Amino acid sequence: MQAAEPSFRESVDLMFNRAVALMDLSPGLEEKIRVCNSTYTVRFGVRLRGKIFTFTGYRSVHSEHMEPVKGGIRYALSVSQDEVEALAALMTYKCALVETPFGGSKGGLCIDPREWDEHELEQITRRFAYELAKRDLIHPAQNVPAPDMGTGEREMAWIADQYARMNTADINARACVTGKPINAGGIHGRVEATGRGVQFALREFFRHAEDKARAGLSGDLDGKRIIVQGLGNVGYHAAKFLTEEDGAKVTGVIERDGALVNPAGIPVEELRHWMMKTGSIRGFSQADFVEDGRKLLEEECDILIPAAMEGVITRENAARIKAPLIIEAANGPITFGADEILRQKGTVIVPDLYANAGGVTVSYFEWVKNLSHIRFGRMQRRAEEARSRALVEELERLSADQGLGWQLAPDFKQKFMQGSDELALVRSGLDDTMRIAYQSMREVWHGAEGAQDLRVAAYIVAIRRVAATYRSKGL
Ligand SMILES: NC(=O)c1ccc[n+]([C@@H]2O[C@H](COP(=O)([O-])OP(=O)(O)OC[C@H]3O[C@@H](n4cnc5c(N)ncnc54)[C@H](O)[C@@H]3O)[C@@H](O)[C@H]2O)c1
Repeated sequence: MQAAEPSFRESVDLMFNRAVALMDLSPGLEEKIRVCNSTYTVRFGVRLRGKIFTFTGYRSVHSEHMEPVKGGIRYALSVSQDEVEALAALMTYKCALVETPFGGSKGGLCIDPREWDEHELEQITRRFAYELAKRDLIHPAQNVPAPDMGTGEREMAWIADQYARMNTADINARACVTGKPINAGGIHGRVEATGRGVQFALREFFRHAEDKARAGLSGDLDGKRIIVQGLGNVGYHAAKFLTEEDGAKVTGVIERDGALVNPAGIPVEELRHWMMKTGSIRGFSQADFVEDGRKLLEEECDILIPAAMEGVITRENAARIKAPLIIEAANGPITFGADEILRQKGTVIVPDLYANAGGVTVSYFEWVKNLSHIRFGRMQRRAEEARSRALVEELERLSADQGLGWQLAPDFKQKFMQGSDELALVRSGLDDTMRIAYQSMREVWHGAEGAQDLRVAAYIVAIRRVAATYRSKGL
């Protein structure tokens, strides 16, 4: 009989243990880094539909080696202490890997958001935010949430507003949460940041022939067959960018209510519109519907992108997974047991702490923007514009002085003199971050440490950095 599958938090700890076995950490420090510092559980009542409903929520703080701590707030019925603690730990390692100066945290509310209308969700969210903010579990300098499964810009705007109402004298109130709409202090490019990061991660992977060869792949992303699970914020944006900009083909989409298959490629944008209109993937005319969605995880493809939730690839189905490359857009989609089976099969896994770090990276830019009270890159843009204007003027003066008659086409002149806008800066900052983090992970993967896979390499890089911060604090 097979041993029981470890819980999500146990899985993360086991992955951590694999990495520290290859490291030389001082006694005690290993345990200090691994454990979750605290988890706050709250139960609160909200009067709705003529009666009182009691909701249970959590905010877990895994590591405060850097503050504020950072991590999303999830709305789902699966939310539990174990889940938020696992997700908070992943946040610690993720932030260290992409060098965003945050500790790790995560929150969640046990709720199916589809069961409540917008007004009810606002009341519930504001009350939850109040409960967390009054204990500094939402705070620009201490704990900064962001969107996750089941939440988005709308919920973040309510949280920001609730915090601001409770802290009217806090000039940095907007920095208490990221992932806000632009008009509430958000940043261009945050909504799609996690999916964009998945695209940049894959592009970086495909730049290295040796890495591709380990997965038995070659060439670039053009024409590669992708199966994606979860066409929500992360899955949709990743699938959209990879098909529209890299020429990949989405041959399968797995959702809650089944799956869609089309070997010729599923039009992602049209499917998303269909889902928004009908609330389901059923009835979409440009692909075949399959009732048992999970079976599609096992279909032939080049790249599998689990982008829905944790624990979908387990000891039970791991041996049947055919994809040579899996990129964990979701947090923890592969259990520890499944990870072992896949490693033995030679499947290459781009781990969650790297693959979905685009969200926290751009959240960092948003937080910095809020604290600096200036549009991201505004000073840089002004400087760029002034420099190019001076160049154009110099060129025109030279031309006039020497009677050369040079004239810049007005269109070119205008483009040349325009500095980069916020979105362009966010995108290049994200691209840079994903490239640098991949390099640091890759060096360990191919280095002398004996890291057999990208996950253990990612953990080693992250743990080294967290350990260095603790050491510099005297621990
Ligand atoms: N939103 C972010 O910025 C962000 C950042 C980092 C990591 N993540 C991780 O990415 C994953 C998805 O988050 P999201 O923000 O895209 O959530 P989301 O709520 O926007 O989308 C999730 C999608 O998955 C689908 N889904 C849910 N359960 C499913 C199941 N059992 N089978 C198939 N499909 C299912 C939902 O219908 C939905 O379309 C989570 O693991 C989250 O922690 C999100």
